[in-house]
Amino acid sequence: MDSFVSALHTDKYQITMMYAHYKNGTHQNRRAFDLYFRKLPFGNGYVVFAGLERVVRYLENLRFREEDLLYLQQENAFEPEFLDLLRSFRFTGTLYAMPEGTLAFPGEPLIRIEGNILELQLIETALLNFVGYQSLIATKAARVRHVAGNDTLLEFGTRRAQEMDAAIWGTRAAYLAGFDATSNTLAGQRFGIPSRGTHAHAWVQDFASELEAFRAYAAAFPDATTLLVDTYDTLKSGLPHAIKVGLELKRQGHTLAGIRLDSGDLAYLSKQARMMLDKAGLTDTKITASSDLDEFTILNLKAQGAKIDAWGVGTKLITAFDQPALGAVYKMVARFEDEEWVPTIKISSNPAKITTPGRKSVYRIIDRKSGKARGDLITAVEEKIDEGKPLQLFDPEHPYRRKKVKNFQAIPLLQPIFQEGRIVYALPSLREIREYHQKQLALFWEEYLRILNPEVYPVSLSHQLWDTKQRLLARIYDYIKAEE
Ligand SMILES: Nc1ncnc2c1ncn2[C@@H]1O[C@H](COP(=O)(O)OP(=O)(O)OP(=O)(O)O)[C@@H](O)[C@H]1O
Ligand SMILES: O=P(O)(O)OC[C@H]1O[C@H](OP(=O)(O)OP(=O)(O)O)[C@H](O)[C@@H]1O
Ligand SMILES: O=C(O)c1cccnc1
Repeated sequence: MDSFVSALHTDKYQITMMYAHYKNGTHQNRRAFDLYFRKLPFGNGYVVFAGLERVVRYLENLRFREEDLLYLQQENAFEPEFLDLLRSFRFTGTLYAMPEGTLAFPGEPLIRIEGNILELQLIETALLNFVGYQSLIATKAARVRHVAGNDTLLEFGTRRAQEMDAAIWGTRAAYLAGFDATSNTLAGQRFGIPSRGTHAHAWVQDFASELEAFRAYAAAFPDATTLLVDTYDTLKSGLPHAIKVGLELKRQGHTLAGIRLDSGDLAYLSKQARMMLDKAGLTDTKITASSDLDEFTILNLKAQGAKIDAWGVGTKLITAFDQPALGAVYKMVARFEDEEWVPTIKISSNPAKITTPGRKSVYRIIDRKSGKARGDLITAVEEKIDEGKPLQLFDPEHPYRRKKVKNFQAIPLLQPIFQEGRIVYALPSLREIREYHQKQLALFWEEYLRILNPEVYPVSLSHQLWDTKQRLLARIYDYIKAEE
């Protein structure tokens, strides 16, 4: 698979910071960063983490080629020794991540990464780029799946996507979060996603009559034809012609696979279409709908009793139409000094933007009786959870809101992916990721999963982390006061 990503796929300030670190003699300093998001998109109750495979391939292949170095040399007055350093650049860091398909929540590290600052600065932009987009599309797709129940979901967005990479990786994200197939054949080839499709209006327009067009298509694919019935008049022309061809196929021992509705009142038309098809004995012919669909229109159409078996969803999925960015961030959380990790904090006037210091683990606390998640707990890496003792969870924004959990299992969410540059993780297949995602969903009560006004899932900080955060905050405020 072509997964090369240029080392120059970054922001210029990463390169200039790398140079300044080199000049300062600090480029080998060991640091830790967290990648996380602060706010849930689409008013959803969770995010579906995606993008890890792309991150892994990128880090494995990360090199500066001679033309990259030449470009940097032409653009900047960098010392040749710095360019030599880049020439031998390899990713040598340690990376932990949630598996793709994991349900994630604000403030939780999706990725924790440790390594020298030179490498960690370079990769920030690409990691945010991959994870932000793919997680956003996976989350949107999960919302569509939630309302579609067991109906077939087809990803149709490539023509409206923000260019090729977005189409390909967005399709993969949609598939891992529950779509059944895609119209994009390149994504089909690269990722083994089933590819599916119908035909366009142009096919019908190309013939002297709609009937002739339908017959010709059915002749080419007698067992896999879905006829688009709205080119001229859905009920007066498209359906009668489709039924005629369907009956001809039936006489030849084949089945008309489906019809597709692409305009008009999809509820009314699908009910009429179902009646007409059934009356003709074409009960196995499925109805596909497309036309600016998203989770809200699908939910509404189902509430209207629409007889639609498969939904083609394009623009609004692949462009994350109602929220085009996840707003993920990548923040330094610890410095390695005098043989130990020292937590670091970033202050903001907006309390939500104050970082949580230190290297962290994330646990999903599962109630052993119900098998459902009670909440997540973020701890310092060195903390151990004793499942034999009651665990106190509290809301870090409202610490007085607390609950005690007993008889639980604590599942660590961050898995080792790279150890000092060496990959230690067997990337799961896309099918395994899909299955894992479904199992993740099954851990949550429906209140957290509904698409409108879901309950806020509790994410707690350990006492140790909370104390560290308060201590660092106090220290910084004292320092600022002393400077005044
Ligand atoms: N019964 C329905 N209830 C709610 N929304 C519907 C219903 N039927 C269709 N829609 C949605 O309404 C919108 C209709 O879009 P619009 O009127 O622009 O075009 P259209 O009917 O698809 O025709 P064309 O594509 O030719 O412009 C689409 O988003 C479609 O999904
Ligand atoms: O509406 P979306 O969710 O993006 O789904 C994909 C759309 O792409 C095709 O339209 P086409 O490019 O033929 O244009 P159209 O809007 O005129 O149907 C298809 O007929 C769908 O309408
Ligand atoms: O196969 C289809 O029907 C299709 C594919 C892409 C976009 N719209 C429709």
